Amino acid sequence: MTLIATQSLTKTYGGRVTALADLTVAVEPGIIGLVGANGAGKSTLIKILLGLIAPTSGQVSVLGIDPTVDPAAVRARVGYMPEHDCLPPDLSAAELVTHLGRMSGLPRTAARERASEALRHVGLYEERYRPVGGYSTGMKQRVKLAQALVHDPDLLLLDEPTNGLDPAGRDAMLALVHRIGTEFGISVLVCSHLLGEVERICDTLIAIDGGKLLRADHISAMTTATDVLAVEVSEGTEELAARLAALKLPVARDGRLLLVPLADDGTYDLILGAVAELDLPLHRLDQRRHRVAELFATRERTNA
Ligand SMILES: Nc1ncnc2c1ncn2[C@@H]1O[C@H](COP(=O)(O)OP(=O)(O)OP(=O)(O)O)[C@@H](O)[C@H]1O
Repeated sequence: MTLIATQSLTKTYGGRVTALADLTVAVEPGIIGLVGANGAGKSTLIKILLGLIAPTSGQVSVLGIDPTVDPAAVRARVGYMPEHDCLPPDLSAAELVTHLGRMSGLPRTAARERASEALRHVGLYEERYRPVGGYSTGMKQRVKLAQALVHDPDLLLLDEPTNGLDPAGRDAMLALVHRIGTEFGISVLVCSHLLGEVERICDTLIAIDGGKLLRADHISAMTTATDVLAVEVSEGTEELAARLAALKLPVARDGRLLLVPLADDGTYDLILGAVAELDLPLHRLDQRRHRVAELFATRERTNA
């Protein structure tokens, strides 16, 4: 089943600003990263997928439903975590998430139970009766995630979920999003201007720039293997570099990594032999893969 499909989707604001331009994309269920710089059109796309705003032209479908025709049916099956924070400070997380569960159509008792469960999933079970106004930024982000989960959706749309978090908070949020996508069987579209972040947790990536599609593909297809071997030893990097150079292997350095062009299978043997001879602790020996960012950089240079 196609999770999200758009066909020539275009959105202009006031006839002047083009936020999305002729965007055609189709993605399967899973964890999908939607990346693009600030102003690329990510939030506009999310709002169209939710049926909050109408496209200027083109078609869109979410879980097989057209949000321009039946936005309520889409919102019954989709959870949304907005980018900005508008949480009432005097309510507890339990009250707020229960209330939003009621607004999604859950009966009173079910809403209370589901709210507790959602708050437990995001790690706020203990603090759920404290007023949200006293929460840290990371906790507020998790309340927003819990309210998106409360009605047991099939798809989550998360707009910049790591916004305002410190590095440890970002890692924790990304791990949580990954767990939701893998263990709970809920598809997730996670929106970010940080490619490196979403690359870590997504199966599929949609990259947009200036409202246009740059690329949509499985991460694995974007990170094809290169013909360079990366070698890392826990200690003795200098010694190994010298030994490999003596074996006439052209060695380059990238931090702690030694990079050696892969001529044939013999290259592996030469490296393993040198490591064994010097009795060094081998940490890593593998074929280097392209990083997604490199592909976009190449493409930008090509287009320039
Ligand atoms: N209501 C609006 N009226 C006019 N222009 C708008 C409106 N909403 C968004 N835009 C413009 O549309 C373009 C795309 O904005 P959008 O918010 O979708 O991008 P984004 O990728 O989500 O960026 P950000 O991460 O900064 O939110 C931007 O140029 C923005 O200024």
